[in-house]
Amino acid sequence: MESVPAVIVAIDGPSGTGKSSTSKAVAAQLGLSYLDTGAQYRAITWWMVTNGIDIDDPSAIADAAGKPEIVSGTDPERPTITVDGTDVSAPIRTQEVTARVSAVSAVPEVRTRITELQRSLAAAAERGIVVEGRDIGTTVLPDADLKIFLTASPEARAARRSGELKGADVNATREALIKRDAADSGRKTSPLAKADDAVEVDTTELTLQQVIECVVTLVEEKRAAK
Ligand SMILES: Nc1ncnc2c1ncn2[C@@H]1O[C@H](COP(=O)(O)OP(=O)(O)OP(=O)(O)O)[C@@H](O)[C@H]1O
Ligand SMILES: Nc1ccn([C@@H]2O[C@H](COP(=O)(O)O)[C@@H](O)[C@H]2O)c(=O)n1
Repeated sequence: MESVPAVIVAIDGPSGTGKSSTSKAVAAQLGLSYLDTGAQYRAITWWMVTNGIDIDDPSAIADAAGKPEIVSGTDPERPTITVDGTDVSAPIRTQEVTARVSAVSAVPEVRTRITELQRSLAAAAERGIVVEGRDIGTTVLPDADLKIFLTASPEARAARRSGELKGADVNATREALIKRDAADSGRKTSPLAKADDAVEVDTTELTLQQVIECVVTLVEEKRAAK
């Protein structure tokens, strides 16, 4: 097979803009690894909740941050996440974890720990990787070959999420998204932000397939220029 240069792609943006769906599809199409960094923050939050750590006490979270062993599988066709050997892919998606993840991920000791994991996974990806999150382009991989910042209106994001969570109220979903984005954007340590050199893609009026095609084209252009 012809060898192609490894490419590192950072995809950031607020909740529900399509980061996971886009990143997974782009990675699968281009033969790259894939990392869902939100799943890692959810996994450490799940561990804190399960082990009775007081989520309102940042120093208790900081003291415990080094304890759980979090392992992410980076195959885009079958991404996995375990904590101390337990598959947590389902429990990390519960409302209980979603409501607490911003508080846990704001603690600097948590971010240092998870950022180290992310950088080592990116360095180990031989063909390259698509890493999605909130601070990948600004903090985790500032030298990424391509940085994308996905956006969409709160209404579009809430409609997408409500379609996923059958029966969920669109207004309540919209308010919850806005609240989580405000917490993630407002924290002191590596907040949700667009890197200065990121390409912004507003997905409000685009289908998922159109977003995937747009990002695949941008990655291919970067690879061709390497
Ligand atoms: N352009 C699009 N048009 C319509 N639906 C979309 C689009 N992009 C993503 N979706 C759908 O929106 C939902 C949320 O997408 P996804 O989980 O990829 O977002 P996300 O940015 O990773 O969210 P989060 O940060 O909360 O994990 C999914 O059901 C997905 O299929
Ligand atoms: N790079 C990142 C990624 C995520 N977070 C935090 O995790 C939460 C869950 O993320 P999802 O993508 O699974 O919705 C998110 O709200 C952030 O609090 C982060 O801080 N940095």
